[in-house]
Amino acid sequence: MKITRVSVTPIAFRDPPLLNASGIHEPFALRSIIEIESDNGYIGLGESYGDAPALAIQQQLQSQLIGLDPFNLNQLRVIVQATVAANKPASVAGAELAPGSHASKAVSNAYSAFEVAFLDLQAHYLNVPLVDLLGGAIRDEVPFSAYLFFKYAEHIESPYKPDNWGEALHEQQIVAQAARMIEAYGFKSIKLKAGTLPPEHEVACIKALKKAFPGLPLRIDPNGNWSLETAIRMAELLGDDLQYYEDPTPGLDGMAELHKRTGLPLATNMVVTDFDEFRRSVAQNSVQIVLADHHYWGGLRDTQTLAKMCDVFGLGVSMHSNSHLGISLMAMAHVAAAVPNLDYACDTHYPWQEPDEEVIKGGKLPIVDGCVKITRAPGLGLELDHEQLAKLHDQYLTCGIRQRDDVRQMQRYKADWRAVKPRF
Ligand SMILES: O=C([O-])C(=O)C[C@H](O)[C@@H](O)C(=O)[O-]
Ligand SMILES: [Mg+2]
Repeated sequence: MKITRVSVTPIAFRDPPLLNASGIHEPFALRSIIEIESDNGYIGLGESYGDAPALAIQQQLQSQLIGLDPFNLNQLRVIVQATVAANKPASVAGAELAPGSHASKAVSNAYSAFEVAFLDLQAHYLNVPLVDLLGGAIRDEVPFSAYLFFKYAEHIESPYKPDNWGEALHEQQIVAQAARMIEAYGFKSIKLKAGTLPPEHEVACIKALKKAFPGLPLRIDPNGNWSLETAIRMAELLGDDLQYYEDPTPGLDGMAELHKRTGLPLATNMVVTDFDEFRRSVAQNSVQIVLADHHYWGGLRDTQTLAKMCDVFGLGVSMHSNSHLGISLMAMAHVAAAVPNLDYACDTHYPWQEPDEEVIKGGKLPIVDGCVKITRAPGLGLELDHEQLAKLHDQYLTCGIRQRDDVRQMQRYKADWRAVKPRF
């Protein structure tokens, strides 16, 4: 079998004005959709970062993969390494919230984008679900959590009509957001993106969520925007309210000290983003839970390796996300289904994306009782909707955004906004 066609299509989809430690989401999020085809007519799909530097590498790989056997992932890796080495990709602004778009992750990020498509094609050829190529499903329903954000009602200068989630800045609005998300998707745990409003207010929102949803595990994620002192102070207020405390304070040292001082389980997608940081984290007990993300951990199989390493060193595994569509959601679900020690519901931004902006046939994937179901359909079980792909590609061409930059976007609201970290 040989690969005869590779297409890499950048797309843009509407994204709400969600607040985070860096600033605010821009009106459009970027992704790249990958489609490969073999000489015997099988198709494989992938989805990854659509920011300019990541996209440039993916586009350079396109022609180099023609003629490759889609089972030869080692050869794919060699080609990716050589291409990245020849290019010295630039870093992306705001990269810390999307670690995979950082230059140092260029190999694992590009390899992952194509690895998923190669595995999808292989699984179609073998007529098995992709998870079978990862050793088989431990579970066929993968739990995700309700991912809450503080948000404005609409984007500055109203580039399109406001989303129907409304403003969420106050406790009651956050509780209402959670209620709506839980009602629609059946989530059984809640994550609050924090690090954006005064910490006491964000903690008060956790308390309000605890009261409104007794028994549901809660997480708060200030994206390293709290100083060690603030994180300790908030830990005292939070007591045992949290399932885990995600990236409250920056750095491996800060997290190690915080754990020593509070004993709280700390999770991260910021201080452990590769195996070198993993090693250093284990040495000083910086974190107790690692949030995996195949997009920057080097694909589905390397994510399994990460999970195995977590098992060896007694760490928990959960899963991180950035704004994404259904191909990524399904890839996340398939690898999560194959990780025995995934003891926490995964993150997903999927509910924040609009129902008419999906690139797979049938529209948005269902999340039922908080779970994505893995079926016995071959591969990821998805088919591209080329009309939708063309529509979102046109939107990419006209939206004017080429690299995610939440700081720059916030400066459009507040001209003197600076990316100081930690802010609180
Ligand atoms: O868990 C996280 O840190 C994230 O999901 C990072 C994201 O970029 C999030 O902060 C966002 O979308 O604003
Ligand atoms: Mg996080």
